[in-house]
Amino acid sequence: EITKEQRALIKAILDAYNRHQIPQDVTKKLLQEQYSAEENFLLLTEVATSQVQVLVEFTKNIPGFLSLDREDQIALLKGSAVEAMFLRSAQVLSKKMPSGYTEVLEERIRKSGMSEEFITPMFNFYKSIGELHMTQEEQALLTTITILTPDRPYVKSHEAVERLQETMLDVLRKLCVLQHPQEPQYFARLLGRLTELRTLHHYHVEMLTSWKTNDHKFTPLLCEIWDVQ
Ligand SMILES: CC(C)c1onc(-c2c(Cl)cccc2Cl)c1COc1ccc(-c2ccc3c(C(=O)O)csc3c2)cc1
Repeated sequence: EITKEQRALIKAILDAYNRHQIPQDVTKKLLQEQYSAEENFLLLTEVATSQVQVLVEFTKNIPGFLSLDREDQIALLKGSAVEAMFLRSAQVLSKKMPSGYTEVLEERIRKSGMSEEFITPMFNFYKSIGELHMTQEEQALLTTITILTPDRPYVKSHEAVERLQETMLDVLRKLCVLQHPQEPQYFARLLGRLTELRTLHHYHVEMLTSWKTNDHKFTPLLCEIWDVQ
């Protein structure tokens, strides 16, 4: 059964997840500006930069995160940013929320100068997330579990991060049993998405390189978090 502490944990994470969103004045540009590969890339860069700032604020609200070693906190954020952004953009693209951004975001990503070899796996992932019909709690917890992945580069206190991640995995497992009683494999399917995220993360490194070779500029925050330039 889900304990009282675990209920409090779910509430804290869901509140933080919903409280921290990209400001409307940033996302609504996706609806207004004209379509060209350059414009699409610029808009996506702006949205990604804003999303990283939102992600940092969300992460600071994960119970236990701020008691981790400071350098480990940075290592976890750098290591998980791309995966967390895949999850967040998946929520928009999998028609989860009547956000009105689905079509324009898909169009701008498809036409942002990235090569076809990344588009296919990326939209396969978006489709597979859409088919899961995740609840808000599951979205927030899966993002938290991705952030608390102990084997990111340069993480020193592996055990401390693992303990935190296990706490979240335990809650998610119980939540899946409760919210998807007719799908005993649902929790396993969610974890399978995390494996898919790792693959996309590797693709993403190559995406950045190909954008770089075509002289695309990123913001200082993205350069820092993705070790670009
Ligand atoms: C630098 C840039 C070119 C880039 O490089 N790799 C990726 C990138 C791509 Cl192309 C796909 C997946 C992950 C990454 Cl990092 C990106 C763009 O990253 C994005 C990050 C976040 C959103 C995103 C989030 C929330 C929302 C919401 C909402 O919450 O209401 C409404 S609209 C929207 C849009 C889109 C794109």
